Amino acid sequence: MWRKLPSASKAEALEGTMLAVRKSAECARTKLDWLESRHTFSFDRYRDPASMGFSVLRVINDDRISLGAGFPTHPHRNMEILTWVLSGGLEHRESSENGWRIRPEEAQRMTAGRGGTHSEFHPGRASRCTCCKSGSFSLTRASCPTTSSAASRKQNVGEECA
Ligand SMILES: O=C(Oc1cc(O)cc(O)c1C(=O)O)c1ccc(O)c(O)c1
Repeated sequence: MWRKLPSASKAEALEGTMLAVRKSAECARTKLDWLESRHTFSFDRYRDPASMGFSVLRVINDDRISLGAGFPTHPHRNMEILTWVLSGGLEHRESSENGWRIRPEEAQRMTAGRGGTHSEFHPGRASRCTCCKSGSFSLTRASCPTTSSAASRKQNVGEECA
């Protein structure tokens, strides 16, 4: 489904908008046997027409994922997705057959572009994975899907998820 993208002038018009702090514990919650998630904006079964995002930003979720569990393969298009793993780890696999682990204190940026699928699972051996997820509408449409990641700490080669 195509959605109308906010134009640059609309984004500029948001300058001076009042920002509200929404702490995770105060946000809507999804509790499943494998997932506990807090949603800043409407997500999945949580629907609040007054909270559908901010400018191009559509998703901010705070996820806690059980060992061996995760999000099965699903599609995205024209979205920019950021995953910031705080503890545990996530195994990210794409339709292009690329796949890698996002380790604690590592962030991943995915441009879904003209479309693709991905899955994300917590393969760790210790406790749950905690991560912060954000999704925003791309300002350019149908670009090439690309993914990259950045670590905020030095990592050892071959280091495993906790
Ligand atoms: O990023 C989006 O959804 C997700 C939210 C999560 O808490 C965990 C995830 O693994 C995902 C995901 O991988 O998709 C997202 C982004 C944009 C959009 O329109 C969505 O419906 C979901």
